[in-house]
Amino acid sequence: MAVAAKSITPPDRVAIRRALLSVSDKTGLIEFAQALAARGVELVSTGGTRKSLAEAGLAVRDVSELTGFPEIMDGRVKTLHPGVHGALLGIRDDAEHAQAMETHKIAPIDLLVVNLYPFEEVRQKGADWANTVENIDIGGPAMIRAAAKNHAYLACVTDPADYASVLDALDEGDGALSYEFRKTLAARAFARTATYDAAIAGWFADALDIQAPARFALGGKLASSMRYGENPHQQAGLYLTGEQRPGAALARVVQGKALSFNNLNDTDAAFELAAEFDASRTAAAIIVKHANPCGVAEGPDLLDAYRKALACDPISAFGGIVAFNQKLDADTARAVVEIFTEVIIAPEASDEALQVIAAKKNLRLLLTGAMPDPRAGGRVLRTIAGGFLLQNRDAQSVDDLDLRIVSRREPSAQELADMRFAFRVTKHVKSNAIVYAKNGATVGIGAGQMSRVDASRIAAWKARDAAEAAGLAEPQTLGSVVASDAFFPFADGLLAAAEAGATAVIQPGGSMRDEDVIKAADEAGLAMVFTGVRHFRH
Ligand SMILES: NC(=O)c1ncn([C@@H]2O[C@H](COP(=O)(O)O)[C@@H](O)[C@H]2O)c1NC=O
Repeated sequence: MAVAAKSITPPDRVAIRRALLSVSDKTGLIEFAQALAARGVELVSTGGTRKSLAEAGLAVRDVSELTGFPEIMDGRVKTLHPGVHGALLGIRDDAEHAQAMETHKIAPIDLLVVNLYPFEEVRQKGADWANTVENIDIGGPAMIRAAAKNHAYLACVTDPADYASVLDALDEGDGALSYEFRKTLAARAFARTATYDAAIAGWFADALDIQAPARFALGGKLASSMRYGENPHQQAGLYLTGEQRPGAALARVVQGKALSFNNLNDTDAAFELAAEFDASRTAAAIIVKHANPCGVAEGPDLLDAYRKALACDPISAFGGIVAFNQKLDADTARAVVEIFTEVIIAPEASDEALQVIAAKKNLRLLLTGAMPDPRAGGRVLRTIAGGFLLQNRDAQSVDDLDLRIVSRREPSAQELADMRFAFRVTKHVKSNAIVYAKNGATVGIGAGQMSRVDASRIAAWKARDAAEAAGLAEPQTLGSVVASDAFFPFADGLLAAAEAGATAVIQPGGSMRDEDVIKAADEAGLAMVFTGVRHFRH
């Protein structure tokens, strides 16, 4: 049953006379407390915070004076006391509450300043179980929730980044904080405890390998606001979850215009595909447009890979996002800046490459310091109306699959290498996805089609166009291999590939009509392998 509210009239202005400060992150604490003291605010504080303030010469009372109880159990219990919570939760203009405060000698607190034990940082560092658990703050969130609930009468600050605006508001209000401001701080406070608890719940779910938790919370901290979202009439921001996966969100932005929503989305798609190529074995270049690759290649070095990737679809590559899996060198950087490119992302860049790119002021360069592990787990989430879909990351690599040859003809070593390459790329192309590849480069990509046979035709058509533009006598699909992200339901898609000149096919298999498709492959003289694994991407 819901509890009933008392009728209260929140004062528009609350004069700030007493503040309780209890912070783990002591950034800006002394300056803030000095500024409060200078405005006549009485300071009350917990153990470590009090010590810092006293050492800075500030007059500060210990919270135990409010509770009449010492801090016990290594700080597990220091503010969990009616002397504190009554001061935070009491409805000032309610007779009963006022009476209770007087009876129990509870002095009101007007401003709560709390930031929490650094659970998120400790989790990121991978501390052991006991230390991670010990960094779950209990008293802090309890106080924040109490003060934020009672925003009608007090203000609650949970982030050192807000200290300056609190002081400004105090000055504007002549020592008082407005109701509107207190409400804004309360909203921030509950968002803080919610993201904190989301991190704790996430840690438990990961540690216990809970696959489909009964409840799932995702927390994020705003890292940057964008001018707009996917379209100019949408608002957007980038939020960091704490996941330490190298990539677009955590990269160092070396230079260039501010990243847009679409830039970040496309850069993520490009870099995740780049990570599929083991940097110790091969150099890879990826060009992405609208979250789909329009050219992918591997080679002995990045320049070779980039040139081959660009040749796949030079028209679409205009204004694209380029990702590399190795340190960017100057020659490759020179080749990239020859055409209009929105973003380059790479693990590192040489000094000379940085100079080359610096000449293009608007071009964004993102350096990640490392490549993400394509086999690492983790969850991916997509919202739908009324809910969200949660699943494990597609961490399957073609290198780990037992490829089954199902055709009469066995693929050659070159065909097999290209098939692996093409299937690797297909994983990162929107379904229905068809990828033609030859000599470690895509030569035709059909993405996001509603029918597989159309994806096959579009890929072949694009390859013909690219050949014509390059003045080649015949399209690169001749003698290529073709990969499909899911099985061919009918022989038609496969026959379209054979018509385009593909000599070998890699696909998951598993269709009711596999026999018909294998027969068609044999009749067309194609080599075909089944992966047993599908890579839908929507
Ligand atoms: N247990 C409690 O009663 C309690 N009350 C406040 N804290 C936290 O203790 C920290 C500050 O401690 P100190 O002032 O001793 O450095 C803050 O992060 C605050 O959120 C507590 N610690 C953990 O739960």
